[in-house]
Amino acid sequence: MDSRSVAKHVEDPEYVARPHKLYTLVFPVDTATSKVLLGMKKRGFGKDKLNGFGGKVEPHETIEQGAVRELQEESGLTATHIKKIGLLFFYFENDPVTMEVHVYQSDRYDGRPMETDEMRPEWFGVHEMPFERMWADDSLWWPYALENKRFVGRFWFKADQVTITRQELREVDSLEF
Ligand SMILES: Nc1nc2c([nH]c(=O)n2[C@H]2C[C@H](O)[C@@H](COP(=O)(O)OP(=O)(O)OP(=O)(O)O)O2)c(=O)[nH]1
Repeated sequence: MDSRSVAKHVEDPEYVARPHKLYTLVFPVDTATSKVLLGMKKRGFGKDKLNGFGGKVEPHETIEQGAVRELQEESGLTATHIKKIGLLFFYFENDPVTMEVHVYQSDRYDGRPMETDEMRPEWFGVHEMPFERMWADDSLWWPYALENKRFVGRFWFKADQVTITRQELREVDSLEF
């Protein structure tokens, strides 16, 4: 088990024992206009979906460092402040590895969004999210983010990466373990 994983604090023992791979996901927010920056993923896992910016946490870095790095690489923005808003666990049918995704918002960053090899960025109103073009779970937990609530979600997907067969989602007081 990766020592940076927080699975043991939030999952039941049966799932804690599974291998966990750590990921980040950052949503840059423009508080003045109430818009959030999403990127259209141009390749790889989640291709053609709109999402925040993130990816795998490298072995040598903290989760937060990974979040800032992936945001920079994929959007061109350099976050000067990020805050953790949620924790998501994804289980895919026929895949023994749990995806443990640490979700952040950033309302302070330098630079301007730019298209990269991986993402085409676009601003959306925080109340007008294009959920039909996003991962199926996003419409379920985004309301927590809007209300400034911290959340933990667990979602079981079919291999089609679209169908959710089981879900758990709850507000938590803190994401510091
Ligand atoms: N909003 C949302 N994001 C998700 C879901 N599932 C899921 O993996 N993600 C995010 C977490 C990561 O930010 C991203 C997957 O990481 P990735 O495969 O792009 O990682 P990477 O950039 O390191 O990969 P690579 O192409 O460079 O090898 O997708 C989901 O259901 N909803």
